[in-house]
Amino acid sequence: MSDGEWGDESSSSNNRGRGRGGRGGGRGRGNFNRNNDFDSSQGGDSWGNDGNNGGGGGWIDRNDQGDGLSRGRGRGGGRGRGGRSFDNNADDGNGFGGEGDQPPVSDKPRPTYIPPELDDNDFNSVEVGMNFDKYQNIEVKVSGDSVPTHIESFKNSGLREVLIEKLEKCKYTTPTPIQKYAIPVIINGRDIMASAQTGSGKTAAFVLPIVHTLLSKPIDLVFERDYCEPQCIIMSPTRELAIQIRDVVHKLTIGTVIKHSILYGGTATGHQRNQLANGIHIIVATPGRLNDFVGRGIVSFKSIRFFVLDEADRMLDMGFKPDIEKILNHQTMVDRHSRQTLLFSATLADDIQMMAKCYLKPDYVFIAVGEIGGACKDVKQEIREVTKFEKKKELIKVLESLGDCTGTMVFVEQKRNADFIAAFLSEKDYPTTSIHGDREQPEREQALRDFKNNKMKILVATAVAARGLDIKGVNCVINFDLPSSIDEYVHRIGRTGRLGNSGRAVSFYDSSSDNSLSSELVRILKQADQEIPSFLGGGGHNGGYGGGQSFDDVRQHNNTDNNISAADEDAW
Ligand SMILES: Nc1ncnc2c1ncn2[C@@H]1O[C@H](COP(=O)(O)OP(=O)(O)OP(=O)(O)O)[C@@H](O)[C@H]1O
Repeated sequence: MSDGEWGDESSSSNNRGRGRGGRGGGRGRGNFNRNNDFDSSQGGDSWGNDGNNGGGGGWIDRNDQGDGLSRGRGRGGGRGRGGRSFDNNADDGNGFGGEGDQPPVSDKPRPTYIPPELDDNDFNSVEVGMNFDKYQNIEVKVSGDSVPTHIESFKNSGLREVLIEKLEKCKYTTPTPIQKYAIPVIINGRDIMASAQTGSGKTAAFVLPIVHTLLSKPIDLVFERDYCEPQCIIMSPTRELAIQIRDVVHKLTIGTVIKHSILYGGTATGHQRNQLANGIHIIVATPGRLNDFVGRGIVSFKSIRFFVLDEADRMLDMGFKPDIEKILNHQTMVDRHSRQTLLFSATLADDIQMMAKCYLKPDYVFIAVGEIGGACKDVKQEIREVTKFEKKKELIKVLESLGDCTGTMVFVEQKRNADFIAAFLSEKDYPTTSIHGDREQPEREQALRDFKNNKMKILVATAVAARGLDIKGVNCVINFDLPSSIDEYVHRIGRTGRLGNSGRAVSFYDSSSDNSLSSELVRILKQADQEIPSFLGGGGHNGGYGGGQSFDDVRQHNNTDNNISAADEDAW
């Protein structure tokens, strides 16, 4: 097959490949060792976590098909094309294997995992709960010049008919507040910084108007063999959230000309690369894997029309910031005036807003649904004072009190503790699985599937599952360990009580280690009208916003320190 044929594969009138002769020259990076699993504050995607950690979960999923799935389908051997020796299996640790002349620098096997095919008929998601109607009463603050008017219904939203049909299939009858405000803003070409509570439909709030725009104002796709110019990039801090966002994109684009793909670590790069071969409009990605594809010259940002940071505050914290800067400062990235930049999260502290605004056009629209960084009021929060020695006993007590513990997430801080607690619960005959960064990617995905379909009633997780995951039927979140940041607490407990459903969160507070969180916990409990235990010493707390939290758009603050010079801004 010639290069030109590769480029011409598209049959869509919209998708015109520009076949080009082979690009010679190797840009193999032989020494690209990345560490990480999204499990802590470290940023980056993982090229190197597979292969040596299997022991972590063997006891948990005795019937786990994860390994079988992945190893059985691994594709061996390289496929030399156009003078480049791409190894389909080449992945973590060694980058792509380059031209085959670079010896491996790691003993770790490269991931061969090819994720399962997408199911076109899976429109199953969290159903609207009885408190959904109360969403309409949540205060929404919008700032920015000439903000487009919000919509009241999907029917009158101006979204294309094909999308309205998809929404019906998804059983989305009424837009959530963030959707009412964000959809017209994005359709009208504006940038957005938006905060809305966990489980309130932020994903569709950006995916719908993006797909609408790509369909309404089509621009030819640019691609060729091993080269792709996506028109939209959606960034996620974790692989599982990336998969979930891709699933939403898939649901809303089935049968249209819009093509999407996903790039995330722990999977075979060859498979992902092949998916880009016919041109792609939307790439959902974790930062490390995207940067590696960009570094290889496979993905370029010349045609970017939308750049989205989901969980924007997480993407801009110390862990991921360098990766995001690398993307936004990349030589091929269009300037911010030539793209729409969309930032979403449930938590957007002032300092993050200050940093984030440099990425946006100065006239971006700021939307805050409810209190920024506030916990969802549909989650009944309980804080119990428990020493670390009593935690296991207390965990069993909580599970016993639940009766049926189906749909329980238990959060811990340490990866090894996740295995330890999952083993402990399994021994007590609670069907339990775990997800954390030391598990191989197929195991992680299998663990989530087992939890979603109730094969496993309990999921023990580290921070890797704290943000964004939308799992039907999560009834209770237990913080076996409290996280070190209050925003992380808000995200964790937001895995339950989604979309107007009631949820419950029980957190173990160990006064010897969790003191630093006490005043923030009091603030969050007060904001959500929850009972404040006396050991938190919160009686006299005024509940005011501290810790970098804000009710407002930072542009409205009078503090001159907040003013970033035009020169600084242009640096982005
Ligand atoms: N208008 C709607 N009507 C009914 N269901 C909806 C609507 N919008 C979104 N949903 C569903 O609501 C659930 C939560 O949506 P989503 O995961 O986008 O929330 P989120 O605000 O991004 O949460 P988080 O802050 O935890 O990431 C999903 O199951 C989604 O399918």
